[in-house]
Amino acid sequence: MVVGEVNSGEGDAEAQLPLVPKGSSSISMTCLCLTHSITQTHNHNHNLPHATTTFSSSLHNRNPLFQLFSVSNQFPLLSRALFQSIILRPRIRPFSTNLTASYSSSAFAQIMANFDADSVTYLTQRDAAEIDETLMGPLGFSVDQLMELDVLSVATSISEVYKPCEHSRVLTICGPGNNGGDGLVAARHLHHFGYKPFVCYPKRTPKPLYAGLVTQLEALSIPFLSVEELPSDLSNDFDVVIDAMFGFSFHGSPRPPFDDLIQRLVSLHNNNNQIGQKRSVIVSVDIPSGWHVEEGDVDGAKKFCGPHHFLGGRFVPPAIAEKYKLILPPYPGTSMCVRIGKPPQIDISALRENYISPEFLEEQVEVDPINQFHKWFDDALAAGLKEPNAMALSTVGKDGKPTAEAMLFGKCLFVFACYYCFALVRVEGPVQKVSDEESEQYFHSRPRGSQIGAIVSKQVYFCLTSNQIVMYGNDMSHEMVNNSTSPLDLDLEIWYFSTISSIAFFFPLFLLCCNSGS
Ligand SMILES: NC(=O)C1=CN([C@@H]2O[C@H](COP(=O)(O)OP(=O)(O)OC[C@H]3O[C@@H](n4cnc5c(N)ncnc54)[C@H](OP(=O)(O)O)[C@@H]3O)[C@@H](O)[C@H]2O)[C@@H](O)CC1
Repeated sequence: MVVGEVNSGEGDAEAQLPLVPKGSSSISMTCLCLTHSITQTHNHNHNLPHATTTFSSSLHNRNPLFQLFSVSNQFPLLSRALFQSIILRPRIRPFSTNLTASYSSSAFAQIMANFDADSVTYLTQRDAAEIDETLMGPLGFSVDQLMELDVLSVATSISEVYKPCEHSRVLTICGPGNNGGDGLVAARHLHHFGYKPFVCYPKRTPKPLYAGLVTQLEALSIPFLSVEELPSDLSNDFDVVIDAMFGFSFHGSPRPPFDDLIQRLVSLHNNNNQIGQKRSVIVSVDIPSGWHVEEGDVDGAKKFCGPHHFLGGRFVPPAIAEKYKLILPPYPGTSMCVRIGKPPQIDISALRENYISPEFLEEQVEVDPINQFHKWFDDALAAGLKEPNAMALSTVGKDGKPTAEAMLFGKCLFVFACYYCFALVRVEGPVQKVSDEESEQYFHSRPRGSQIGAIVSKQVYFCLTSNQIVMYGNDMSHEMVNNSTSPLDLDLEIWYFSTISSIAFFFPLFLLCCNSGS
């Protein structure tokens, strides 16, 4: 199972493919994953620069299907002949941060180090079909079982990348075959993960497996929408569109109503490329619908690059791995799938959280600050915050240098333990102000609310009341309407480390308890 994001291919003859290795020294993927459950998410702004291959296609951006995936191509089942020369500079990373103790990072590093980037070969469609037969024959698997296993990986990888709080509305477009069945299962899992799925399933299959999947969704009150009920611009109504129309059995040109549906995905992609337009992501299960499984988008350029690409198939039995000489990836912890390639680079300056909190007025403040603390702590617990007992302990040494450590507190704030399990990095060194231009640039890159917030929060030190703060904020927003405010006029400063005199990485493993005052 793979989730991949794709990026602009610009019609060149290059493909970037994290794929199935064969042989003694290559990247570890399973053919099974490729055959059954490659999921690809499209977010056209990102690159996956570490997985490249040459693909002997001189074809260019001619066909509408390519428009949909003009940003990439991805091939779950690759003919060895076509993809002999794949160069993978793989960095398979665990997609989950939930590394358990049972997972050895040194073993992972060892496996990664063993990759020979230049000699990756791949399974043929025939190999993959053979594996299917073995799984569902002598090895005793059933289609619905494989579907459940694969699609759990699809759903978990979607939820890893696109959190339900920001991408709740999910449209699953299901085709008539097993790929469509994957879509039905995905909708069910995503419902349980907190998403609001909608399903478009225009060509229903009467087989009991599919009828059962539909009944399960109906029992969860998941709406089924006809093609006619879908808006022409899907981006207004859906944050994620799961393309589960066709997988490896697609052939020829898409027939109605799927031709129209594929065109809507094309439009969605084109909208996504327009600046200022709301973006919806497309997630393809196995392959983008309309692609031939070995040839890809037959009239399109061959390029895959994107940061979200996951591989599933953790259930592959050793007999299969041995027979096909698969080097399976080190799956982290209990994860059913693993990220292939490097995650997207994040523009740190664009990270922002909209801090909307309940009102906090003077008259509501507890007289005893400890009680106030407990009240907030209870709220944090009730809100399900992760490790609300995390704290920073700052101390100043005899040399006057301050330090801060991340810790957990125990029964009360004054009993704390230094066994906080996340790494902590401490940087020391002289600081300097950034240039006026950089200051201006950064300040104006922030949303208006953040600009006002930065100015207002400076004033808080002068002990304004909450009403005064709000009024001040309003005044500021009027003042800043023409966007001419300069951070320099407001005495806001941005500093950077001119040199780093020391950098310390902490990974505390010991327990330290201190009592108040000691
Ligand atoms: N195999 C397994 O064990 C498992 C497979 N899994 C999943 O299943 C996927 C493969 O499933 P699949 O073989 O059912 O094929 P799939 O791609 O869904 O489409 C077949 C349907 O599409 C139709 N169709 C074809 N071309 C068309 C066109 N141009 N225009 C319109 N229709 C067209 C075709 O109709 P026909 O041409 O036969 O009339 C048929 O009805 C695989 O990629 C993976 O996602 C997992 O669930 C795990 C278990």
